Amino acid sequence: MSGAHLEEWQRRSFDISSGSCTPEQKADAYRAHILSIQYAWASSQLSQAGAAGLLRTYSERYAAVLDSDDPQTGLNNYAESALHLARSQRNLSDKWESSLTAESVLRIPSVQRMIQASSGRESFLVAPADVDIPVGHESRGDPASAQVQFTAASRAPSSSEVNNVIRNLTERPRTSEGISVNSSVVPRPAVQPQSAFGHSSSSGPSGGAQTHQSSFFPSSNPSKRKNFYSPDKSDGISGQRGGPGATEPRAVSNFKTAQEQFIVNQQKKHSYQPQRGHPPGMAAAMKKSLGANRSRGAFSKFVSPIPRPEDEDGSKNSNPEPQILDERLKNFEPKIVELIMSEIMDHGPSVAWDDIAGLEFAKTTIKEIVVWPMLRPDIFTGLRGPPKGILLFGPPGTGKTLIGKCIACQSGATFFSISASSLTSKWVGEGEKMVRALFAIARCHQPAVIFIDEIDSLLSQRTDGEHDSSRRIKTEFLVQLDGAATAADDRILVVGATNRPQEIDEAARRRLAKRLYVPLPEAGARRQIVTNLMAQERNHLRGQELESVVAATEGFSGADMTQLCREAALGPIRSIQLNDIATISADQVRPILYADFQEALKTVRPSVSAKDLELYEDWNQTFGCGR
Ligand SMILES: Nc1ncnc2c1ncn2[C@@H]1O[C@H](COP(=O)(O)OP(=O)(O)OP(=O)(O)O)[C@@H](O)[C@H]1O
Ligand SMILES: [Mg+2]
Repeated sequence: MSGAHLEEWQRRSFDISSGSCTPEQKADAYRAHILSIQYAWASSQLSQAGAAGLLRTYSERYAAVLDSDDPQTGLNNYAESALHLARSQRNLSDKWESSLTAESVLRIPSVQRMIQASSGRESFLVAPADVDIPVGHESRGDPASAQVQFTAASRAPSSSEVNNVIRNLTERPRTSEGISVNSSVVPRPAVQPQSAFGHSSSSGPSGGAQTHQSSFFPSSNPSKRKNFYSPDKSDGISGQRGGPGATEPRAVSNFKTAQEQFIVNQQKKHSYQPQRGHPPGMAAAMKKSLGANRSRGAFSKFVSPIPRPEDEDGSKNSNPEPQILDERLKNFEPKIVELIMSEIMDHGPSVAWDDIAGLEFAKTTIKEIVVWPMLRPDIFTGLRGPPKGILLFGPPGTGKTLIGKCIACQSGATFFSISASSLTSKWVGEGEKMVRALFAIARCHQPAVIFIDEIDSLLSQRTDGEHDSSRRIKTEFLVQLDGAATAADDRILVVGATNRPQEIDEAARRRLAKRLYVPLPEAGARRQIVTNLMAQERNHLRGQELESVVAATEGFSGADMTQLCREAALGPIRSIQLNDIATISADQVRPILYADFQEALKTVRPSVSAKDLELYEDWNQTFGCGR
């Protein structure tokens, strides 16, 4: 040894033996001695035998300071030393990282016992034997646990000491993978200053420091560490930490990241994969779950339980779709075209002009602008060209729908009868398509009359709060009306009927240029209605009596008149004795008498009030085309 070294050595030896030295100073001095011995041996200043002897001596003394039960002479900071050792490992080998966290370490039973002991102070609960600190699992017997052994010193550290150490231990730079331990990489003990003990271990684990090291990285059961993070697998995760995609579930906490849980689930799943040799019960269970767990990824196509039109079409391969011969209709959905053809094109019973009582002005006008131009399009050209839109308005039950039906029968035109309410409700979302298709089909079947009953519900004034679909239908309808009105060659007449003309949008009103008032039937019309209806039944209604009925029904609508006649016709039936009803022949039923009308008039009232009537007349004055 050099002179300087020798001097230093002597100074330390004096310090140690002076008696005023604290255990910490002693430990430092012995550690320095050991380093000096190592250095001297490495630089061949000491023989191997001499170095070994000195190392043994000072290691024992150093261990005595560290492990002494006596708080006066011993350092008694095994925990600090041990945990310092653990902390150092992180710096000395980046490959090792403890999975201890501030929370998890406090849950370790031995640590809890230490804290208890230090708070009590009077007794040390931990035996001065090795203390096992399982890392990663609280159960000692669990093969998944790795154990860290510390040699218990005589004094238990205070809880604040433990906490400080823990804090130091856990305050480490975290990698992107978080705190994790690679089980396959066991930190080498051959690091300074412990390298001296590591080296000396070849001569036997006699030194206390050696106990530290060897017990910290137990070599007795390496498989424990190996299995640490991979309890399900015999060889664990053997790859190096940090490899791409390496997954290292956290050992300490029960918390699992989504990815970790996914892996666990996958493993479970695969461990229950149906094998060929599975018992039938399990096979059945699997089959069952197959149906229930039919996987649908987030991006897989939604399969509606309701058959869609395409599906229906697909399943109807044997029943081909209706052939649409007209080229102009090829852009429309065949279903809609078929619907319009079957439901909207009117196939009802024929109505003659004479069946409509009264309403001469309306009938004449309609004949003029509808029927004749349809019959003689060559004459009705240019300025004589028929209007493309008619609005029939008037109180309910006055024959507007009847007129529509009559137009259909008498004009020889293809008649499309559509209720606006059905457009808006029946084909929700398809309304505007329907309107477009309707006009297209009508164009294909000219001359055509499109009769829209209750047109007010379709073309009522547009409001902000109205539903989008009805607004779209309305707009589409106005567009189509315009198209029909401007295409001079088209012989399409739109007839709208409403009993609420004041609600019709002004744009629609303009397009329905001929607005005809269909008023309540006058006396002549009422007489005709009664006559027409009575002609079908046996009656004894004399002329005078008929006039009395007509006079008594002022303000009745055509529908009310019909209702009155129906009621009167029930009179003879009501006069039959209840017992005879089952047996009486039709001839024996007595004819309808004036008395029956008088009786009926007691129950049938006019449905249109005088006030309502005023409104219609006002509107007729303002917008009507009547004289
Ligand atoms: N002028 C009329 N001539 C003969 N019958 C009529 C006449 N007006 C109404 N009726 C009778 O009343 C019934 C109802 O008539 P219609 O359906 O045409 O009334 P409307 O004007 O369309 O009523 P709403 O405005 O309520 O739709 C007809 O079936 C018919 O029996
Ligand atoms: Mg009607």
